[in-house]
Amino acid sequence: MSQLYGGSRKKTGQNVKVVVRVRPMANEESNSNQIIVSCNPPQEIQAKDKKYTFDRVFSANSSQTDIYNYVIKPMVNDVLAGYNCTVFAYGQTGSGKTYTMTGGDPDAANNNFEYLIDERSGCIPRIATHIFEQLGLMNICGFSVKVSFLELYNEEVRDLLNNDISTSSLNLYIDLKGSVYIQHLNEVDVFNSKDIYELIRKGTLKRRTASTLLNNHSSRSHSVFTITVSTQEITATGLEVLKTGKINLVDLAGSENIAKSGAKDKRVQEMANINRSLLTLGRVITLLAENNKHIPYRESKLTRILQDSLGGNCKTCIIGTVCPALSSFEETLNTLEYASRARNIKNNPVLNKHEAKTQMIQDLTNEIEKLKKDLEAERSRHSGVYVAKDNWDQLNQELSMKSNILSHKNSAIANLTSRIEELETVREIKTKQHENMLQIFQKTKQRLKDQKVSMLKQEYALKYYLNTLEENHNTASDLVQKLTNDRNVLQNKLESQYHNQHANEKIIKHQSSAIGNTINSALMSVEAITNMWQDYQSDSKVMFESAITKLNNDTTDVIKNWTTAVQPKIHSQFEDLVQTIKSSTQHIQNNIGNLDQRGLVTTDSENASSSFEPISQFLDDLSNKKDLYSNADQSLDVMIARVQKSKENSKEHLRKLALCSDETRQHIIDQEAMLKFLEKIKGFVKDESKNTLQAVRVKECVTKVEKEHQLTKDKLNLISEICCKNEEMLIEKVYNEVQHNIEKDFHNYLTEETTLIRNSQSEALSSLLETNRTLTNRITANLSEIDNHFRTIEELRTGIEQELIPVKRTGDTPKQTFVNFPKKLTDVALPRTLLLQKFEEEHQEDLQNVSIDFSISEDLFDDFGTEEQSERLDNS
Ligand SMILES: Nc1ncnc2c1ncn2[C@@H]1O[C@H](COP(=O)(O)OP(=O)(O)OP(=O)(O)O)[C@@H](O)[C@H]1O
Repeated sequence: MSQLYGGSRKKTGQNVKVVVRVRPMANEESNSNQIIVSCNPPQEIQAKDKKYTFDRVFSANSSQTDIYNYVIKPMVNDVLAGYNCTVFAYGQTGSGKTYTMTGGDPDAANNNFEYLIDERSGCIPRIATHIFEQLGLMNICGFSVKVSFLELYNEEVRDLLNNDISTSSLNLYIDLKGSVYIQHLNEVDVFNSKDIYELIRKGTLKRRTASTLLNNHSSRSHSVFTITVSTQEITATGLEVLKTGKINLVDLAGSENIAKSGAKDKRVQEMANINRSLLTLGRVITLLAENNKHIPYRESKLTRILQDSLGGNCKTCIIGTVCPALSSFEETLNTLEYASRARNIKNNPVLNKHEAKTQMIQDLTNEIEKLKKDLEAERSRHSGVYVAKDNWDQLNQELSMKSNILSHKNSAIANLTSRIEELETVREIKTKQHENMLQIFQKTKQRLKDQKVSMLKQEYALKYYLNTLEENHNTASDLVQKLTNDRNVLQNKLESQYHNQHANEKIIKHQSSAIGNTINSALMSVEAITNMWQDYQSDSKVMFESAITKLNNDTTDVIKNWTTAVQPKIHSQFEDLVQTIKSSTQHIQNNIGNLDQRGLVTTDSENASSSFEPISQFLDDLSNKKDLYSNADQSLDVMIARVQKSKENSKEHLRKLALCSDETRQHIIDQEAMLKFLEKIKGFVKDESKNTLQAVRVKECVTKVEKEHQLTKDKLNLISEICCKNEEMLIEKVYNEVQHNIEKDFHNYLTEETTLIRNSQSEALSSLLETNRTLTNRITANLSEIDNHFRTIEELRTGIEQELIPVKRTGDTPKQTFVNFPKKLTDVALPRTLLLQKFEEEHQEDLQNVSIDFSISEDLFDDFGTEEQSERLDNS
């Protein structure tokens, strides 16, 4: 039953990574040996019946790439991050340690072995390639890569990169931080992977080898190949960060026992030393695994060199190499035991990261100053300090080394100070230029701000106009689409019409000559009628002119006749009438005078009588001035006015006469009463003196009175009658009569004359009518002829219409639509000035807050480092 060694990890921190690699059987082994090691990947390995578990096991079939990818590749990132890492190969001679670490053939250093392309390349050349690849990808300001290569042979440290072969052993020291420091060890700056390959070759050549019985090319020394990588980067906050990481690639000497190796004399000493360091290493590992407080690092130089890597601040990996052959079983078992114990070692990796170079220098300077002061204090306190000679030498060595470092640092500081001064001068120049730049920058910024405002306005206007344009464009597109459709419809229609029209034109052309003839004859008829009308018009003119002339003559005769014959006749009639009125008035006057003589009229009667005087006067005047009224019209008007006046006067007289009449009536009443009295007397007389003379006289007297009374009565009645019919009888009657007579005369006269004129006119009209009738007959005849022509034309037209091809309806003609499409942009859009004004009003606050956001790169300032450039800047 196999036994399981190794076990689980218990402690905190980071465990040392342990892997085991089995090499293939060598030719000489395969004949007589049997394989006793088998792998159960990924973690188990079995040597005969013993099983071990590691972080990873690699069988004989595993490639160099497999080892590299698992063990080394992750460490490259750690190194670049600032960690110290160590990989060491441990195993018996010939188990493949050098093959794993360096790779290829042991003769590689002498031939053209190419690390870059050969699959046999080991971890060291591969890591060299990988580190430079990664550095190329990193975002860093700068880096440096240094390589050192040493061997530990017979407890002596030798520099494999030192050209002097006779160089004595290098001393080991521990620096202030407690790390091992190897005096005078070359650290060569390398700049690419090929530089490292070159150093591998160089170191390998120098490495001492001695043949043993077990391995012709067996290396009898331990070798340590160290790559140190420093990177410098600026963090996002502008801090300068320095990181330094290194990787130690350790190829240990073979771990076989002396007896088995067959070493003699000097070789025995070699083996003893080799084994002492390996034994110490074993003990250190065991004690570390057991978490012992005292670890004997100082017992061998190997453990002193690897102190950091074992339980220190490194990330460590151990590759145990084993032979699979039965003959190596014991060594294989030892290696596996050794490796298994190492799995329990815990390290505490520390990041080597410094924030600034200057800070580092300052720290070191402070530390030195402190130490100096401590030393002086110690010296002044005691007369002397007892120190063991070895320690004293070592202290002196360390002191001189530190002095050297200090002097180096001081010279570096001096250099830096002068450099700072130079830089200060440059900085001052640049500050001035920077100030100038800032002024220009401020002006430029202001200009840019103005430009930006202007641009914002332009952008606004542009957007606005673009929108307007787009709207117009859309409207136009719709219109174009609509118009295209309409145009197609109309075009179809037009084409159809064109065809029909073409056919119809043929028909019309054919018929047009017949219609032309007919129209010509109709036109001739119309011409004849026109001529006839012209003749008729000239004839009629002559006739009417002669008729009018005759009428004028006749009228002149009538007027002449009126003035000479009729008017005097009317005047005489009028005179008669006036005379009648006058005599009538006289008669009334006489009657009134009679009444007055008999005392029947009061004094008012006189007034009444005299009131007739104006009438008489007037009538006299009228009679006297009758010649003055030769002009009938005027005379009549004047006369009417005077008669009106007279009428008014008569009215007044009549009113007065009416007053007289009342008194006269009273007088009549009195006479009636007297008459009745007389009747009574008459009766009395009749009775008493019928036959007497007195009675006869009285009777005669009564009769006379009665007659007198009757006469008065009649006259009064006449007066009364005259008074009653005053208006009509006295004025209007007279006037109306005169007027009536005049009108009557004039009417008669006109009737006669008109009859004469009418007779003469009717003759002329009859002749005109006759001519007219003749003409009408002829015109009627012509019209009927024209009518016939038109009928013919109509018939022809109907014929054409029937023959004509009707225009077919080919769809609705598109309706006319009015689209308010602007011809110019300015018709629909705001003027630019108004638009910008609007924008300023709306975005007043935004425009005030316009900011220019840009920064000037420092490169620009670098460009203006010289005066010439500064001038260029000023000019610009
Ligand atoms: N994995 C491997 N594949 C092929 N060949 C190998 C492998 N490991 C070792 N060898 C070969 O075995 C031989 C011995 O290997 P190597 O010299 O590397 O052993 P070593 O452990 O370094 O010995 P020493 O302790 O004496 O230096 C070499 O010829 C080497 O090429």
